[in-house]
Amino acid sequence: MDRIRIKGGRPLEGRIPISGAKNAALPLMIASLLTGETLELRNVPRLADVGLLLRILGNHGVDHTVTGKRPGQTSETGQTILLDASSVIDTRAPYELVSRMRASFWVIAPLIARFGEASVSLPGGCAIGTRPVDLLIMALERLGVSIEIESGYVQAKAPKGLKGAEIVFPKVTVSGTHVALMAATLADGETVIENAAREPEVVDLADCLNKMGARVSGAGTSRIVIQGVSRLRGATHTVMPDRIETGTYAMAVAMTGGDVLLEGARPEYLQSALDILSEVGVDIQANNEGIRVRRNGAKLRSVDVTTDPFPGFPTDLQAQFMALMTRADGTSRIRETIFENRFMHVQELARFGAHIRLDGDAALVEGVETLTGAPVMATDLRASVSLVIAGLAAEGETEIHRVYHLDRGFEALEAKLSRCGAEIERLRAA
Ligand SMILES: CC(=O)N[C@H]1[C@@H](OP(=O)(O)OP(=O)(O)OC[C@H]2O[C@@H](n3ccc(=O)[nH]c3=O)[C@H](O)[C@@H]2O)O[C@H](CO)[C@@H](O)[C@@H]1O
Ligand SMILES: C=C(OP(=O)(O)O)C(=O)O
Repeated sequence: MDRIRIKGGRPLEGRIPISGAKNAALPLMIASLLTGETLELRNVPRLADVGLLLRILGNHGVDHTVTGKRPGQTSETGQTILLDASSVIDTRAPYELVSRMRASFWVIAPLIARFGEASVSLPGGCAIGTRPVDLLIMALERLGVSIEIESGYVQAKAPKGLKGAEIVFPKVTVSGTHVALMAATLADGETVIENAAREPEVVDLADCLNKMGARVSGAGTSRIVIQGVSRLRGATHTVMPDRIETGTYAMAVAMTGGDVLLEGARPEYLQSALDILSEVGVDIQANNEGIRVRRNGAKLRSVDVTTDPFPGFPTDLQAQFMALMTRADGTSRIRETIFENRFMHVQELARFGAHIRLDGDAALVEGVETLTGAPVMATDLRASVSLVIAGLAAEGETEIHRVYHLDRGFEALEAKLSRCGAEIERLRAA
């Protein structure tokens, strides 16, 4: 298995191009199943999750073409993928594929909406909590889908098509909102989603669906209204920039010091995290090229954080922020409210000499003067990048094992960081 080796202690200086968002690209690719015409997606990041989803879609009979680079694109700033679901032959999504990536379960929505049946294995994904799919099933049932769970598969049937309904989510769920939204586009009549997720990735999906002929309004608010249509057509859509990648590199610069322009980043997608970074003592300036992040040698201040659905502080930046707080002045209390088991990075950060104590759903991080490089193990996607952030600031050498987690969600990580002066390299498995 590949490893990543980092020699810490160098400030980051330069420019980092922000890739298309993994968490927007995945539902957009899945939405291609809603139409028999071609969906052209631009700025799709080159990531393991994208490759796996192409295989899953291919298994249903979706053809895809990856086109060459566009002018101005570098090898780490996106690809264009044409998806053609005109000849879907299989509405079954097997365990072998779905168990490897959580979002692949969402194919259930376009399959049931367009073909009236689907059989999808219960999902797997990052080990950050139990992550049930009860709310996704509730939403589909509200739309008239009959569901049975047999031998680990969700068997969905709606031979007469879907019927618009009111769907009230008892808690905010991104996956539930994506699934309800996609399914409702082809339902008969009006669907109202109450307490919908307001994440920018939901808005990106709704924008693309509208280009495909759907009638969705209110995305980005907690009430989304969908007027069902009988069919959707092909469209061209550009994937939004990745707000989690943006926040991750902003925290890396905060950690090492330096001056980096995050090219193409959009501040409105992560304002709560940028506000926290300002409180910590980082200089953040948005301009028409992106977001410039600077920190001189001044000590980082410790700040308390609680994760929340958008527009709150994202859970997907919690581990990275914890890495940053390991070197702040004082103690920071970081509370995780979205996933019950998202503290796997704590024991790995301790290997660098960090002082972190768990207290229920919170971690108390007492800043230390120096971190020391160590061998560490990536446990999930965002946890693994928190180890990269710690390694960049640690004295000496760090080696990160199980980097396949990183490859799920960070395009060209080593190239982007080393161009800004980091000493980071991938040691390929023999
Ligand atoms: C591919 C993708 O976009 N993944 C993101 C998505 O995950 P995902 O869409 O899986 O996260 P959700 O917003 O659905 O989950 C939020 C909470 O609701 C719970 N829940 C969810 C569905 C359900 O049927 N029942 C239930 O109880 C979950 O266990 C969790 O505690 O949003 C999360 C929250 O911003 C992010 O951390 C993930 O990176
Ligand atoms: C948790 C994540 O992904 P997934 O929902 O696919 O597990 C993530 O992107 O941080």
